Amino acid sequence: MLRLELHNLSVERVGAQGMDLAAELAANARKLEAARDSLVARKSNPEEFLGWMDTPEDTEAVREVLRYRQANPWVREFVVLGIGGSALGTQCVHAALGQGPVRLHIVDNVEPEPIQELLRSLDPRVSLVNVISKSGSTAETMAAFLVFRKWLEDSLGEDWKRHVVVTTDPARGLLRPYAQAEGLAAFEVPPAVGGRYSVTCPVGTLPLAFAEVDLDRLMAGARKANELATGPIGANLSAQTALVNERLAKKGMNICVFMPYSTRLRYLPDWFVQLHDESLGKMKDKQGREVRVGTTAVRAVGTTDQHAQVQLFREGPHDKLVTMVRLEHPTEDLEIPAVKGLESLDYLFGKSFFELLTAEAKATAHALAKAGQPNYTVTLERLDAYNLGWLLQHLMWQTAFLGELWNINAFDQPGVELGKEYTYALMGRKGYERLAQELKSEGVE
Ligand SMILES: O=P(O)(O)OC[C@H]1O[C@](O)(CO)[C@@H](O)[C@@H]1O
Repeated sequence: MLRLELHNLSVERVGAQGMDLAAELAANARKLEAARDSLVARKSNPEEFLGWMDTPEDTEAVREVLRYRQANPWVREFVVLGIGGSALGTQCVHAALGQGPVRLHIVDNVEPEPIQELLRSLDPRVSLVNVISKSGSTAETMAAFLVFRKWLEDSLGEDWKRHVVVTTDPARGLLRPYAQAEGLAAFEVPPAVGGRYSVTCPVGTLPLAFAEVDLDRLMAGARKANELATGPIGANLSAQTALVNERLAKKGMNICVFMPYSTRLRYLPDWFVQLHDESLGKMKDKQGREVRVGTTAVRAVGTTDQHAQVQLFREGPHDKLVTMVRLEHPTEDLEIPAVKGLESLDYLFGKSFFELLTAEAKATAHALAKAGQPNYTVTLERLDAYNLGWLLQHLMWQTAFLGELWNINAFDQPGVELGKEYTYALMGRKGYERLAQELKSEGVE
């Protein structure tokens, strides 16, 4: 059993059959320090893709986004065209903290019906389309851009240009030169920041500015995570949770359930799944030797999934580590009223929903631990921009630490590329004729 308080973000309890964190920390302190020092030392090398450590420090990038937001008060519908890291961070923070009159829409798939439905529901005169692609070439995003661009031009003529804003790499891909040629507003994804690590750069901050999220606090929280993650291991939450994940993976906990107790945080697991799986599911180590590492992140939301997945988590194979996220204080609570004739529910009368939510989280954590299912809880003081920025950045650090512990590159995704190439071949892209022939001979066309 362990309880480790670290200001308002803390790790509690790794269940019965789990591990003794204090002992493991003592035994692995040197390794974790080496991982931390190596990450920090490599930060200035753009090839290492560690630019996400610096984006929360870039207050000028935030000011630029806020100036653009202020210059466009006419926007009522904000449409994000992006996929994976170009959409998930925004979706997560927006669901948790978004407010105000501007409606956010995310197009991150190429299923025609929802796109048609969205287009029919939007008024182009008050719509701003933000095409987001680090590489500037992702087929799904580009296809959506071609459709939305035409839709804007068909109804607004030359004014369509005022309704498009591009977020992309400063040099790579076709979006940057296109934005320049057409005179479109454009923001930068810093070259050393990969998609799944990009929520604190304009990939996330631009849409979130329109959703009235307090960007200064979001960045301040992320900076707090930086401070802890680059500090001593005894107070280094990210190094510690990485170690828990690494140790338990070694004991066969190959599934990593990520379960916030919050509907407002319902998209946090989606963001985390991409961050964790794309970063850490790797066939080769840094030296190019075959290793095949990684644990599979699984989404869950408490309490909802107590009534769907917890049966398996408790009584199924103990091949999982469950990470819970819990809030210490509500933003707003709701009292449960007493009702005559329903006295058997009197244990609820006068209590609050937040009390019930907290009791459910604690009860589930303990029930899992009692069954020998390891789990720990990360608690946030409350759900606000500061704490969410802190949590997101902490999880990026946790991923980076795990990459170091597993000796793999946590910042590339070579496994995704072949599927992309096959898609290009199947869609008849120039230069992919031979691959198309090969696929045909393998029965795929
Ligand atoms: O921002 P881009 O370059 O369009 O990429 C979108 C997503 O596609 C991937 O390259 C592969 O799925 C992710 O890493 C990335 O977040």
